[in-house]
Amino acid sequence: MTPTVSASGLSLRHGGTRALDDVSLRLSAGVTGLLGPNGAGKTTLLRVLATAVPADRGTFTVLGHDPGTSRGRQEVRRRLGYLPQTPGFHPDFTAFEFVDYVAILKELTDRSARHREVRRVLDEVGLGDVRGKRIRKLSGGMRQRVALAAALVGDPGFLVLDEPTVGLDPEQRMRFRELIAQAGEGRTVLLSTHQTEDVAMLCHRVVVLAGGTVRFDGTPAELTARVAGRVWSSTERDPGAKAGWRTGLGTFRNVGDPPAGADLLEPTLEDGYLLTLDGAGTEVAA
Ligand SMILES: Nc1ncnc2c1ncn2[C@@H]1O[C@H](COP(=O)(O)OP(=O)(O)OP(=O)(O)O)[C@@H](O)[C@H]1O
Repeated sequence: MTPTVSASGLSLRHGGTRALDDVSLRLSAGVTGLLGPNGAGKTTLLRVLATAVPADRGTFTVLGHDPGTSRGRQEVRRRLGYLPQTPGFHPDFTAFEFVDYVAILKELTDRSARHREVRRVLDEVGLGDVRGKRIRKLSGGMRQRVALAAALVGDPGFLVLDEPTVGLDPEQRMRFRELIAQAGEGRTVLLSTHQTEDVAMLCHRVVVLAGGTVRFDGTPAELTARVAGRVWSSTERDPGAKAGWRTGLGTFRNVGDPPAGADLLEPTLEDGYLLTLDGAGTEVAA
């Protein structure tokens, strides 16, 4: 598939921490999941790609534009939708006012065209009926949808979502998943998440980041297949397992290097992720 976003050798230090260390990526249309433990560098990578912060080293292009020049940066920002971890709502704004405010920042200067666009994106996330409600009166799931609507203003070709489903109940998460899948039709979406289930269900591609470096880059099926033969069941926690826990069935699910004759289980994407992280520190000192 033709890459829409290409990054090469991105590195960024925060004081003594190498938040990103030589990260190279190619993204294409559809939803790519970005998994990693706390402090892995996910938010830093998203902020760099969203041109919110410059990398110390490395280059990238978004939809053919290079943000290394001020003209290129402007072109990238015109094609970008960004849902940050903390969207920074003004709680007294209505949903409409907030999205309209973002639309003004995105240079939609014609008032009636802008208002049409605000109504369109609020309808798209299913909030057309509550657009006049104050944000503080909305549920957590609805607030996240307001933030998604704001990110969708102007129909961006590259959508960056930083842990959008965190704190949502299963029903809201499911609703949000539908919206992300819809958003990924024909555009490039980079979704940072701790939810391996979201990745298994939504993403055509997954990148695992730890300690600022890429530990895996491939399809969810490839991440799962990595641990074929490395997940097994036992009646006691296997001392040789890298991770092991008692399941609701009363047996233990072990992940690691099984003993001979072990009762092997079908691996999940989460098993693949856990073993990929095995031994990977979350932070790398400079
Ligand atoms: N503004 C900052 N100043 C100093 N250190 C920072 C700053 N932002 C991030 N870091 C450090 O950089 C590293 C990467 O952080 P980042 O927030 O990108 O990780 P993350 O994968 O998004 O984590 P989480 O899942 O917890 O959101 C961490 O060690 C973090 O403490």
